[in-house]
Amino acid sequence: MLTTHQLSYQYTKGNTIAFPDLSIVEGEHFLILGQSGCGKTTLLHLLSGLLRTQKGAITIDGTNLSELSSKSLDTFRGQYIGVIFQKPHFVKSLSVEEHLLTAQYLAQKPQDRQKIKSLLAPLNLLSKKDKKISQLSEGEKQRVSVAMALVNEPKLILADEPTASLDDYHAQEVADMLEEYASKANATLIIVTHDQRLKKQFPKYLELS
Ligand SMILES: Nc1ncnc2c1ncn2[C@@H]1O[C@H](COP(=O)(O)OP(=O)(O)OP(=O)(O)O)[C@@H](O)[C@H]1O
Repeated sequence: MLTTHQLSYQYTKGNTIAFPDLSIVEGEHFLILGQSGCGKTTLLHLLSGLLRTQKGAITIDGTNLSELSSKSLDTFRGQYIGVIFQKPHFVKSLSVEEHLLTAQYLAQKPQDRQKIKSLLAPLNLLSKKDKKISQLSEGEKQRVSVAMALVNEPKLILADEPTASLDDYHAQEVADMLEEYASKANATLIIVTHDQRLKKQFPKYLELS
């Protein structure tokens, strides 16, 4: 489903960050662990095409990301990939539901309020549906970003520290929700994190150094 080959990245004036080769099969749930600064977010941004590949190759479902134009890459991401960002971007004046409706609209999917409700309920956010983002706690915002990533039913979910800002209870809830969604949809799930709590739940993992 997803493979990388000799992938590395260098920010302007930065050191080259080299990544081990990945080979992740469809439907797999995979954890990539590593300390702060080792390159987890960089890897996730490369895998989602938000950063262009400089060296090496990333293939997702037979598509080599380097061969796509920027526009095709955006379309590819919209159709196949749900990204949960470490620092989600929201429009403070929009409600939770409006964010999800916008995500559906941008992916050219039907705006489906029922689907939104069914996503928000297990994330404990149904009562916050009409609240503006500025009225939510950090943990609630994190869970909204999970809902935004899942609302278009991606076949590949890439999550950057989805549990880092959450207490044990909510971290478990978000991890369970991601696994449950991925299992039901036979989606591939890749989580990058420094959160060692997740290790016990994900037998397949790789530690970056
Ligand atoms: N835009 C940038 N320009 C220059 N260097 C950067 C940039 N973004 C990240 N870096 C550097 O690249 C390295 C990897 O950063 P990255 O954010 O991928 O690490 P990380 O493992 O996700 O860290 P954290 O767990 O703290 O979020 C770090 O040394 C960081 O300082």
